[in-house]
Amino acid sequence: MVTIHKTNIEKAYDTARTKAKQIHRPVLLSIVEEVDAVDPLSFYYGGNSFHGERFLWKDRDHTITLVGLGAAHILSTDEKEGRFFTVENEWKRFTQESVIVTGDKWAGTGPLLYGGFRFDPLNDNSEEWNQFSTGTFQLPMFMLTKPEKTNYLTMNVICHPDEDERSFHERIRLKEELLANARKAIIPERPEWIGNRDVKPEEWKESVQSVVNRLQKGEMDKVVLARKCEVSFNQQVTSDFVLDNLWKQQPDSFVFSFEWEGSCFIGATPERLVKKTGEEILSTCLAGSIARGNTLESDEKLGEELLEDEKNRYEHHLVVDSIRQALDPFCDTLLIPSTPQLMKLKDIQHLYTPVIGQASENTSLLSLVEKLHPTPALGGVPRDKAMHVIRQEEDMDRGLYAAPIGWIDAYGNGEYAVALRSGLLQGDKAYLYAGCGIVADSEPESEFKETQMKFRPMLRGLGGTVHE
Ligand SMILES: C=C(O[C@@H]1C=C(C(=O)O)C=C[C@H]1O)C(=O)O
Repeated sequence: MVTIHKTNIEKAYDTARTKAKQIHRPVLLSIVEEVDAVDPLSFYYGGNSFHGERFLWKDRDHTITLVGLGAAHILSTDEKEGRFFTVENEWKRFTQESVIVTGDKWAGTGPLLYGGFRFDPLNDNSEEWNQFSTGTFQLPMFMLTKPEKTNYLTMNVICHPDEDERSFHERIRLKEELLANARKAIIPERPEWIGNRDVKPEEWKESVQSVVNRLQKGEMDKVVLARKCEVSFNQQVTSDFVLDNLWKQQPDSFVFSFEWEGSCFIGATPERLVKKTGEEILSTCLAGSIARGNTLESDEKLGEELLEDEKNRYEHHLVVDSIRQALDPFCDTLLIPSTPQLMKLKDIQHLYTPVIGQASENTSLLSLVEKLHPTPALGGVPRDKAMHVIRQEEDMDRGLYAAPIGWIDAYGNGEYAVALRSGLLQGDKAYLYAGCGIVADSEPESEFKETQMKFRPMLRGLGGTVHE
């Protein structure tokens, strides 16, 4: 990797082109500049000419927003085993040969890979998820990075050995156009909501009962079962208006979108899988749920009930244990509080234990993703057995739901969330997914109600009426 401190971009372009000629392979040129304040949603809408190749990411701590337009490069794998390492190695190789023009190695700027790993590479019941590989990622052509108040614009160009200079100048012109578009007020079009329906609700409750029976026999400790809900519209649904809603309605969640081959995976999840900045690691244990109350008093009462509920504490404890075991070998220090706290979201409250660690040298972000996914918050305990039961009992493919989605930059920083409270927009349909942890004393009817609560953020985000 060559990092050039802010310089003449023409000179950087020549450096990249010369290198491509020398190594007989295309070279990535990544140019980062600080720009005047840009509204991320306007940048996304204004990049509509890249419709189908856009993404947005906002973290739940409000420390970073990313918007990507266009795909300069695609990195995907269909491997079932070793997919995390394949992506990691390919990304390292690709960025090692790059030329980066920047003021500093700001996290989330320059070359950055955005995308996700499907929840279960062994599930071949593909349905609506056909176009996604077991790992599907893109390097954007243009990317806005907003860490708090600063605004950076990255332009990624793949320079071929026989590159024509005119296409480079065309890219620079396009970048200016995109920045100008972002200053125009665009109101996203809203399709008309036709209706929503639960997919096979009774079968799902039967599955919960059959898993409870097995848990009671001691076959396993916990299995997370998910189900699907389908929403219909009068015309094609685009991500623009859904993002606009989620952004306003879910300030304390990760808000994300990932347009890919005619579909868009989108959601607002409260759950971080892992974040790595330098050597600092953050992760989250999130499991155990209860409704929000209508008054402050009833809400606090429900919160107390959750904190003291044995079943929920047990579900939560399994997650904490497993995350500790996964991270411990990779950390010099690991801080996990001994009791959970409450995470209160618009529609639901959860038991929550934050995790902070200091990674030992040479620990990569994707190796942590590999160790953590799927945590018992989405899979179960023991992991392999639970995954097997999920394949048997869930009559669907989770695709990217409950899967790691996020980004990694060329310096090894990045963050992956667990893609909950999410759905796939496809044609005039949206497919939503929600699940819950099943333990030996779970009851199908109350688990069903819990999934109904978990559908709410997306139903509201899609413009549906949600009874508060
Ligand atoms: C599976 C979901 O949520 C997960 C399951 C939870 C639970 O069982 O209490 C809580 C938070 C998430 O870890 C979902 O939202 O679909």
